[in-house]
Amino acid sequence: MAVYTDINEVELKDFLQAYDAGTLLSFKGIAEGVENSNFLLHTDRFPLILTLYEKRVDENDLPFYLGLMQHLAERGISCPLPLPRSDGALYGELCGRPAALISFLEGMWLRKSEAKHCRELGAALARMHIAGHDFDIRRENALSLKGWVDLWDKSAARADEVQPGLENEITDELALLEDRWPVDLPEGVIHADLFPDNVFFIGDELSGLIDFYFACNDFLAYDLAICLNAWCFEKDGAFNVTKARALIEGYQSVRPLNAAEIEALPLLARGSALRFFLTRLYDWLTTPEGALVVKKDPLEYLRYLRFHRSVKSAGEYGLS
Ligand SMILES: Nc1ncnc2c1ncn2[C@@H]1O[C@H](COP(=O)(O)OP(=O)(O)OP(=O)(O)O)[C@@H](O)[C@H]1O
Ligand SMILES: N[C@@H](CCO)C(=O)O
Repeated sequence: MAVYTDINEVELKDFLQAYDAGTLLSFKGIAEGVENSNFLLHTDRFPLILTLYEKRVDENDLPFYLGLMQHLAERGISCPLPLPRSDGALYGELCGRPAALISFLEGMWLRKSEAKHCRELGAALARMHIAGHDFDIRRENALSLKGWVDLWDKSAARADEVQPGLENEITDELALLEDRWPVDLPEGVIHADLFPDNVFFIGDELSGLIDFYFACNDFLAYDLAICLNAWCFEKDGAFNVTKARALIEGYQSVRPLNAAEIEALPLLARGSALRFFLTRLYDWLTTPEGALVVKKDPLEYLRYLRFHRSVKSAGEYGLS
């Protein structure tokens, strides 16, 4: 459940006065998501999503996230468009939180995806990468190597509570990734959290991408590696090479990978698996019992990490 901050009608109507959004008819909290508080609003003009930014979103980053959505939407990427306030600002404050209104996107996320959806996803990801190339605000990836080390420093001492032997295994993995992490792959704006629940479909057609609150500048192929993990493992933990091939082919149909990106893919997939393992582990160890949010399983990503460790080349992801 992701409504950390509750709002009432009086506060909301007051907040809406700064916008040209019509008269509020109804609003309700959205249960999905784990990071921010989201509400669906209906006015007499249009439906809107209201987001109150919670702990992981730094207010200084909001011009990047909201400006990026505006930039991408203007270039034909189907993603939420922030509604500006009458003073031109893209966000305001509600209940002591930074808060923004963004357009409502039609569609649903897929509970069960197939290879054809992965192909669409790959193409949409590549289109997003291309559309982002002239976005002029930069945001370093706070959840790359340095961020991983910081998270690990906070979790390592208790990691063996989750699975015996983890402390040594992850310490070694981090050392290896620090040693071998690529330095010169093509970079640009990446989504960095393009999980199935952030991709909407209408029927089999991809209708939009949401949740740009981890977006940053990093290696473009790292975004693809994040999708390999989030989309290409089955519930029983098996890697689905057909989905992986479709994802990568879809991507390459729009933006071909260069040889260095292809070679780096297994390592990038390890890094991506470690990144989600570490944020999940940290949340697992620090979220109080009884909190309303559903904690995500860090061990799922440990299994993905171990899989990629055994991969010798990107050919094992279906690349010919
Ligand atoms: N622009 C939008 N149009 C339609 N629905 C939306 C939109 N933005 C968010 N939602 C709804 O709100 C839910 C949560 O949104 P979002 O994924 O941005 O939240 P979050 O807390 O940042 O979650 P996450 O755990 O994925 O980081 C989505 O699954 C979707 O149902
Ligand atoms: N997509 C993330 C959570 C939200 O950022 C995960 O599955 O760990």
